[in-house]
Amino acid sequence: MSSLHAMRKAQRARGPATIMAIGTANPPNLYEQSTYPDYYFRVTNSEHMQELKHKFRRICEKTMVKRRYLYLTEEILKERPKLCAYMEPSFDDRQDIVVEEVPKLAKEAAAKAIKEWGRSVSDITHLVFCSISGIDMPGADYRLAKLLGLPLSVNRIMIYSQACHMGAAMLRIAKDLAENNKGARVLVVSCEITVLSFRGPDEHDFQALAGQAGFGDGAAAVIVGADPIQGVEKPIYEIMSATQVTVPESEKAVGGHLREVGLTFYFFSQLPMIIADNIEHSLTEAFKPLGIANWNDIFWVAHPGNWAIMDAIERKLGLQPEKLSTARHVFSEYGNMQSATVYFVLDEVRKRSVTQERSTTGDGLRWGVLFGFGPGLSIETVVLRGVPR
Ligand SMILES: CC(C)(COP(=O)(O)OP(=O)(O)OC[C@H]1O[C@@H](n2cnc3c(N)ncnc32)[C@H](O)[C@@H]1OP(=O)(O)O)[C@@H](O)C(=O)NCCC(=O)NCCSC(=O)CC(=O)O
Repeated sequence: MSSLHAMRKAQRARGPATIMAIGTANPPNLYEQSTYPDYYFRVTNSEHMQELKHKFRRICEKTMVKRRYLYLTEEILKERPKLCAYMEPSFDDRQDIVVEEVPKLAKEAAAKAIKEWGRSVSDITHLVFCSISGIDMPGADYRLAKLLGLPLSVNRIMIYSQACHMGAAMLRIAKDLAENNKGARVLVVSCEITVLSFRGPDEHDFQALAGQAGFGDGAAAVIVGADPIQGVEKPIYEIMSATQVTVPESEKAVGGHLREVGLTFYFFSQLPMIIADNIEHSLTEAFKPLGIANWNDIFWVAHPGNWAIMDAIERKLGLQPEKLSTARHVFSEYGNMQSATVYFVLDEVRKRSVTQERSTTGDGLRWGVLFGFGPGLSIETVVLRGVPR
């Protein structure tokens, strides 16, 4: 029995999982929000709906997004006019694009993370990849592994058709993999391009229109591993705990359906309130072991969702404005890139900690939260420890 115990112990890491590198990437096409309504109504042949265009302009302004990167261009849309209709069967056209393009954009982000990490691709032992953009066999994980030249022994997990909370959820999965497999180095990748949900406007579908105003395209990658090799690997954050809670009776709060017409999107206008009302319980449970109950004492890496959600969280928890300022900055510069967004925020927090000469990678604080939410309603709470710089 004791040798079995020793064997199990030897299989596992000693220390907590750490985030060792972060990389991000966007498609090259940048769209300014101020001119997007003109572009969107022109390319979707909807110029005859001038009143709806004015409404869309007001919605775009309300989002507080300044600019977004999008894969789709006018040229691509001319070649695939079905994507410009409000609801035309167009799944094959959308799939043709995402099956090819998702792994490519993911590769850009992953290559940056691997470069920062400083070790060889052959040292990656696990790949965890999520995307809401498409579905295929073998999956985008297989294509990415080929593009990167990952070893054939890499253990792959592909998570399709989830949403914004997966950024945090994949850290939860990577933590378990890294801590339970000695020497594991987990490449975590998220890639979201809005090709499945792009569609023309319809005056009776406010939610689809709001989706066109707020979502952007981006990819991000992080490398997670425990027991860093001294002098080679430099942890940016330690992952102390990661949990998910599902809010009861809330599946209609936000979600979508994959149909012949692509991906449809819905959300409750009360979404900000539902999230704000349910966040504190998760925070309390997560930080109880650390004796922390003041949410201004921690650094914040939040999935922004939308502006009203951040306002509601800030109000409910009495947060100082700088706590969500990085989440707001990322949201205004890139829009909502679903599961990738929270990694962009993470990257900004560590970079800001350097430029502002803070003592730790977490705005000078020891403890922080990486917070995500998505369909379910699923709330993800990851407790991070900032490391001294
Ligand atoms: C569209 C919004 C900017 C609207 O913001 P506000 O509600 O604060 O603004 P507002 O009330 O002034 O409304 C702006 C305009 O929209 C109209 N409007 C608002 N709600 C409406 C409704 N239910 N039906 C029809 N019209 C509506 C208003 O009348 C107004 O038009 P008028 O001026 O004509 O009166 C916001 O809801 C938003 O950013 N939504 C983006 C999509 C979203 O919620 N994403 C959640 C991400 S969830 C996520 O991140 C997790 C995940 O996806 O997994």
